[in-house]
Amino acid sequence: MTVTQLPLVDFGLFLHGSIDQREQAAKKLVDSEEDLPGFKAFIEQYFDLVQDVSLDIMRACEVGFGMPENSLVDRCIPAASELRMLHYPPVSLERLQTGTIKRAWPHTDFGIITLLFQDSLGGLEFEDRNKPFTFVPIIPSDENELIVNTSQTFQRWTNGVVRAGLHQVNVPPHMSAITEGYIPERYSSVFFLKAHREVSVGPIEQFVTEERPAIYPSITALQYQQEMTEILY
Ligand SMILES: O=C(O)CCC(=O)C(=O)O
Ligand SMILES: [Fe+2]
Repeated sequence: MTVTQLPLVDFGLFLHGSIDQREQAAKKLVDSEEDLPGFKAFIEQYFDLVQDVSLDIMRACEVGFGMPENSLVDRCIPAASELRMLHYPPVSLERLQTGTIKRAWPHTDFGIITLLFQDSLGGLEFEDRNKPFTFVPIIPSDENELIVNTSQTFQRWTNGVVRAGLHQVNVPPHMSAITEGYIPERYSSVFFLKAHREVSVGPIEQFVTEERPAIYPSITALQYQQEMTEILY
């Protein structure tokens, strides 16, 4: 397997780390052959593997939508995807109960799809679309379980036909009745499949009809990424 592009590795403390701290931590890990021999090679191989898996999912979506072969896949090459390795430090339940902090607030991701592994603690929750703003925990059953989440670019390409999944990271379900003490640290690995930077993230022709006119503008993936990064960070 060839390494085509150096992945972005965000190894920051999700709750307390500033953007600078996160970037420094990521750089340190990427450069740290001495401290963590083999880590960089492992991460690059892992990046290529999840990129390949996500392109297979794109191929399946092309078949599902009756789209010409490679019409989605070609929009993802060369890869502009991102890999994020997250560490959530232990956090006190009292602090969480104030309602001012959360492990991750409800959001949708802005790539095409997200491939996510969570550890055995759990905490990831998705919105139940039948009951807006109520969330259903994704109970970890197996550390090898891959969670696939649709994201904003897919919603835009399909002109709103496929909707991005709203999700958050909350107190793990088995601890929800506990009011004192700490919830343990948590790790997750999150891969965001992103479109090639020059590709439009506006609706693909097939999803635009007279009854369903384009509801999103045709801007490039790079412009969209920059807009979203400014809003979020
Ligand atoms: O840590 C998780 O399970 C979710 C992280 C997440 O939603 C994100 O990084 O966008
Ligand atoms: Fe997310």
